[in-house]
Amino acid sequence: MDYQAEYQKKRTTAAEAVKVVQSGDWVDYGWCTNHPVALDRALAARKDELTDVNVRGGVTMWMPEICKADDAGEHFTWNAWHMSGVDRKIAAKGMGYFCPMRYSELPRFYRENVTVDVAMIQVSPMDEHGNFNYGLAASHLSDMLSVAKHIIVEVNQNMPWVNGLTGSEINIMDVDKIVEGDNPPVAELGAGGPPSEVDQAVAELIVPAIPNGACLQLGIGGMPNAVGMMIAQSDLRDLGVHTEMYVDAFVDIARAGKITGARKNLDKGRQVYAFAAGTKKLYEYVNRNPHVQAAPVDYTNDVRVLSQLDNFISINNAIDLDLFGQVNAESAGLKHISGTGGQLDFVMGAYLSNGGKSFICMSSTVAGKDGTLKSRIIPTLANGSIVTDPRSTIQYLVTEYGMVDLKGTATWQRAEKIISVAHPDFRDELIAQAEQMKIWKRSNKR
Ligand SMILES: CC(=O)SCCNC(=O)CCNC(=O)[C@H](O)C(C)(C)COP(=O)(O)OP(=O)(O)OC[C@H]1O[C@@H](n2cnc3c(N)ncnc32)[C@H](O)[C@@H]1OP(=O)(O)O
Ligand SMILES: CCCC(=O)O
Repeated sequence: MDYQAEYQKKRTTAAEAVKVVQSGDWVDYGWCTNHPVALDRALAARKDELTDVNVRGGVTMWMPEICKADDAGEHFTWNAWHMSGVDRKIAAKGMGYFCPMRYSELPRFYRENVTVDVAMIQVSPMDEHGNFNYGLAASHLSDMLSVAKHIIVEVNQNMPWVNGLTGSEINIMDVDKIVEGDNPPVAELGAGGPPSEVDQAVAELIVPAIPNGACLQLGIGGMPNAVGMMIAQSDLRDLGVHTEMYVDAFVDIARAGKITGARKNLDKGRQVYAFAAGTKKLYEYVNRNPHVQAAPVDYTNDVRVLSQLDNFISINNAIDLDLFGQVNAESAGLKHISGTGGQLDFVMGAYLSNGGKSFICMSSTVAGKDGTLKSRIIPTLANGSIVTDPRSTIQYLVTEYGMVDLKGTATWQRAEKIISVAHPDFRDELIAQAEQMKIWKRSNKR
């Protein structure tokens, strides 16, 4: 096969390529750093010819052009598998919606449940075998493309080329059109600055509970990344990585010489992840790095896989938590913030692993819009808040005031443990509420 001849045959402009989109179509932008740029711009330029076009994406790193016009929502609907700050802005505009999912199930949704009329994603340049690498995400992209009626790839020379266990590239023979974009820098997700005092206090509780040889997962958000940075400065050694999202902290831990992957029961020596987002440091590190492997999310997040990895350590963040131990990591009442993502799978998977532990960590308080402090530990979740992890699944809860293991506890015991790590200013009120809820015993704290 003469791949170069095939390339020239399929190469076209963004404006030509997006002509395939019709009113009523479902269009997929892929995920996170794979969202198209030139193709998005060209699709936005066709706005007035189109109505009822549904576009799917998620963990959106920049405002899509199709969402910018004042009347954009009359032409396009944005559907996010996981919401970032940008997705929240699109939702606030009235044209964006969240699609609930356990991220591990997403490839199957494509195989069984959803229609893809047109898929358009950024990829790295074609190699000598005719393959375009998905770059920073294996995730669900192979399954998404396998059902797409029409596939357009947008080549970006800045997209890293990442080794994959499987599901990390598409061959030119399966592509309909190729567009060479303007090669924008790959969007960066800031690492969130140095750890705060609260982050440090939380990390000081978690890090000693991690054994040498542990296999790590760090969740999305500032605090897990900060804990990861503290792991990089710890005495831990021989660590492994099996995670959904690869973030800057893993690069710090690896560069500190702490990751060998030698004790991993699966994919020994390899750092395995579903998608990556971080800074240039991360993008340079993963590029053609044989120690790093992208893999489909129905592998990375599958509890059956996690259960085979000994000493699996999962560290995730939450919005708030109630006295029953229900974890909300995705909304503030009716305001949708992020998504379940992989959190529930990792909480359950870590518990199934020999020696595994799952940590839900959060600051004990958060400042409201008016600056007043409110407790993240609350009697019951707010009306409309989502239960990301049912109370039956949570293991360790960590705030800057302590770490408690909630497994095996009666309602009164867990209320006592949960309140013991709440901010001291809120404990009396929480106890009063627990009494009213009939989950407090005299033998507790007063
Ligand atoms: C990635 C893996 O490997 S899989 C497992 C990990 N996946 C998950 O844990 C999924 C769910 N978790 C998450 O999405 C994140 O960890 C979060 C949302 C809980 C925290 O992420 P962060 O980026 O640190 O959150 P941050 O503090 O910036 O807050 C995000 C938004 O929520 C709002 N928020 C946070 N806490 C609260 C609260 N208690 N009440 C009201 N709003 C809140 C913030 O104001 C902010 O809103 P805005 O940007 O629209 O103003
Ligand atoms: C899906 C994005 C990251 C997460 O699991 O929360």
